[in-house]
Amino acid sequence: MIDRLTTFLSRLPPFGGSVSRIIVEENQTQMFYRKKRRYFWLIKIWIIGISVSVVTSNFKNILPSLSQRKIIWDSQIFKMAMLILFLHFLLTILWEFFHSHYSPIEKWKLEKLLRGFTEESDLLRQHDSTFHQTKSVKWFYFKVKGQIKITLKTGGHLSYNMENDIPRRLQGYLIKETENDWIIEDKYIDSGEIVVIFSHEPDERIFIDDLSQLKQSNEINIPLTKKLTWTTRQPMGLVVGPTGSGKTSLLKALIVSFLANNPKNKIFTIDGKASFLSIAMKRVGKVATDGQSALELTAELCQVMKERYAQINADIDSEKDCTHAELFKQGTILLVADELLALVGEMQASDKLLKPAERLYPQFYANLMNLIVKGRQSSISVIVSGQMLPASILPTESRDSIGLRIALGRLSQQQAQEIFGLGLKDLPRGDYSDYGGLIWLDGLNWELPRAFKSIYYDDEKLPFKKTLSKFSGSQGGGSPQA
Ligand SMILES: Nc1ncnc2c1ncn2[C@@H]1O[C@H](COP(=O)(O)OP(=O)(O)OP(=O)(O)O)[C@@H](O)[C@H]1O
Repeated sequence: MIDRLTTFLSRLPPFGGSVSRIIVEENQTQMFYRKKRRYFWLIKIWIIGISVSVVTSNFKNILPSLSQRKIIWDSQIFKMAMLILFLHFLLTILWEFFHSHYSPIEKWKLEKLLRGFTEESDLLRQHDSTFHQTKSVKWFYFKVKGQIKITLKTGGHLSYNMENDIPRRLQGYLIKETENDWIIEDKYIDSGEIVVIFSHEPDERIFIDDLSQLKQSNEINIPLTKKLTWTTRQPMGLVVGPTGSGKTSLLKALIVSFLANNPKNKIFTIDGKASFLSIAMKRVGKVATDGQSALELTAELCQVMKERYAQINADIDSEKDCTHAELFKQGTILLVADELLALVGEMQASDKLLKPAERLYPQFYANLMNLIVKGRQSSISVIVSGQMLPASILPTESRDSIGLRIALGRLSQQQAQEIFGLGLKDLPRGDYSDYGGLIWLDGLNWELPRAFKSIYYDDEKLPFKKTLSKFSGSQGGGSPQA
């Protein structure tokens, strides 16, 4: 009884982030029958109550009515009762409307929807073959900052497959019943508890056309879409896509955003094709376009990484597990390695003429892996980009350290496996038109990569080279410091 009362009260506040609860233990027909009986009893009580009140209040009018041979009666109580009946009727209609599928109050609407879903997907009877019947399920839901978190406590009776399928089914049901967008932002299943976080707003691409809009931040903090942000949680990145898919434009957007983040941030570039990027990037930092200079650049960064680690670990008693940027506020260093395949091809060809100890590629490879695997705490990030990145260039072990992975354009089976470690048929459908693709961000509890629309970089309003020159004027470029 107390449980029922508290769950009822939890659903009363129409707004705010308080958690509402529903216990579903009967189906809609049973509920309808119970409601009908309740209304029937209420009407019965009302009729008896009003009759008794009218008769008692008019008792004194019986004799005058008889003597004057006309009905004299006091209609005050009757009018009052009709008014109460009317108000009750109005409130009932409003209550039903605000708890229906058409309700403008989402929290109230959800009550009906979740009950409907429980019944439509037969949750009260779907069960593991060893159990005969699930007696009840509990729903918890709350809405905060445009997101709706819905938790289903199944009581552990649902089969494993059914539990896994609930988020998809619930999404389908909500879309069917409300005709709104219901986007699954996150979901997880944990010991008899299924949590799905929905929003109604599809993610949207962002535009970069004005430096003043860009974020400032001590560590990496770069919006990728309206909802997704590249942060220090995923310091290493991978951008892959065929010619014309928009890799360079995305790199431009990331580079400009990175420089805008913090005037102390520094960028170093390796461009295997010595293309536009290498020429532009000379304005803000060192650029390598051949094997020897790429090796020197990575060696220099490995040295900086070593020095930064020495600084971080100088206080041996410190309990803090912070990044260099957090501790020393000297900014982040970003290494952009574009078209690695071309560079590695060239290095391997010239290596054939050298003695094993002098070969460039093994040393370059060791440096790059070192930076990718150990760079995070020393606030050194790496973004690798190219049309293809076979395992010979970027081995599978290092890919596990790459928390930001973006594939632009349509993927082949092999690329799907290389970039996301999944088969093509297991990936969600991306919208590949208009510089779109798929994205994976580590540390966000995602089960699968998501559809992604690349940042739109407006070259006319923000010419890349000119913009870099502005940054170099304010920062000075130059060598990285520990
Ligand atoms: N995110 C974007 N914002 C604005 N324009 C874009 C974007 N992506 C692609 N474009 C347009 O498409 C053209 C090709 O894109 P881009 O050069 O970035 O592709 P790419 O994948 O780097 O190609 P390649 O491998 O041949 O260098 C650009 O010149 C630009 O006009």
